[in-house]
Amino acid sequence: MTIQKIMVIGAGQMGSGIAQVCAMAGFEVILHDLNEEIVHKGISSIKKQLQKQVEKEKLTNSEKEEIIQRLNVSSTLDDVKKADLIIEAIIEKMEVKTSLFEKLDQLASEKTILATNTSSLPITEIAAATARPDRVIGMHFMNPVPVMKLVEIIRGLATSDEVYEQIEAVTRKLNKTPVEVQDFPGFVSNRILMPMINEAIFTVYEGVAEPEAVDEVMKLGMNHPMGPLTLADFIGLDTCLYIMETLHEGFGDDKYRPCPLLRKYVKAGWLGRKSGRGFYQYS
Ligand SMILES: CC(=O)CC(=O)SCCNC(=O)CCNC(=O)[C@H](O)C(C)(C)COP(=O)(O)OP(=O)(O)OC[C@H]1O[C@@H](n2cnc3c(N)ncnc32)[C@H](O)[C@@H]1OP(=O)(O)O
Ligand SMILES: NC(=O)C1=CN([C@@H]2O[C@H](COP(=O)(O)OP(=O)(O)OC[C@H]3O[C@@H](n4cnc5c(N)ncnc54)[C@H](OP(=O)(O)O)[C@@H]3O)[C@@H](O)[C@H]2O)C=CC1
Repeated sequence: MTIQKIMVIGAGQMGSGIAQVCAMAGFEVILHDLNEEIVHKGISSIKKQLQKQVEKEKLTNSEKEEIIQRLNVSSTLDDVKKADLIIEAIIEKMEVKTSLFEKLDQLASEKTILATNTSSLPITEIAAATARPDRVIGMHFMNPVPVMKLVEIIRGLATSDEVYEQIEAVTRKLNKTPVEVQDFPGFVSNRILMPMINEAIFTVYEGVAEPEAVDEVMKLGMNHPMGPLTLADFIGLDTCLYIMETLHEGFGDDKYRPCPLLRKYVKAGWLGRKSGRGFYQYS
């Protein structure tokens, strides 16, 4: 099967970025979210990104228009019938993902590959919600998607070699570098990154330093492009908390306990950049 049409489910920051790079690589794209308003917001942020590239002379105006032509909006899950590959990028909650995958399995053609952009949840468990675990795979993009080169590819226990190879080929077509990792909580990226972010939050919680100081130390001292608290706000504090909970539960080790301050911020609705407030204020 040749993959031509990709449906992206979830038009938040990751879903919009994934839809953008897929359309830029020549795929026909359908972008879906529960809420049509969010899809239109996603499309307008993609258009802004493309316009910036035109201004920087990295794209011509006509290339930009062709990319936009390849982007279609959807507010009905029935559209999965048209897709060869589905990339799910909704909230990082197992019960929400498995309920969606059950529906996708019923609606999509039997050849369609179901990929998830989960940042930490077990692929095998998501796959087990379907009757096609051999055609389910993890395709973990990094944020911001148009900029970051990595895609972690995670096989579930039953993922077929054919599906792995197709996803590796799509990743290369997107001009990204695939890295294969095994299905363990947080994979490689978030098993290493998120405990560092959580520890940075503990240093604020314990009064060791202000957020600005923690970020300066890691930027100037370790040459990180963003300090860990700026990065946490950028990723989304809800997503950071869900990832820490997955690590904590998955390994049963208290070294992964989420910092109480992280929980408090999420309960307050301080989700970082996307809600306007996190460790810093935006607007
Ligand atoms: C949680 C998970 O499951 C996994 C994850 O994704 S963890 C998060 C991984 N990501 C990171 O660690 C990002 C760390 N930060 C960085 O690498 C950099 O700060 C950054 C790339 C985001 C911005 O880089 P910068 O040099 O500070 O800023 P800037 O010069 O404005 O941007 C560099 C380029 O990125 C582009 N860019 C920046 N932010 C962007 C965004 N949100 N969307 C698209 N493009 C963006 C800019 O347009 C610019 O492009 P050109 O080179 O074409 O001009
Ligand atoms: N943020 C990051 O840096 C990274 C995140 N990821 C992963 O990507 C996924 C999405 O994260 P991100 O884009 O940051 O999150 P966002 O909160 O920005 O976007 C999630 C979107 O999914 C929508 N949504 C929720 N449930 C459903 C559903 N059942 N059907 C359709 N759409 C739904 C949400 O709508 P509403 O707001 O109305 O609920 C929202 O628009 C998560 O699994 C996350 O772990 C992976 C790599 C990096």
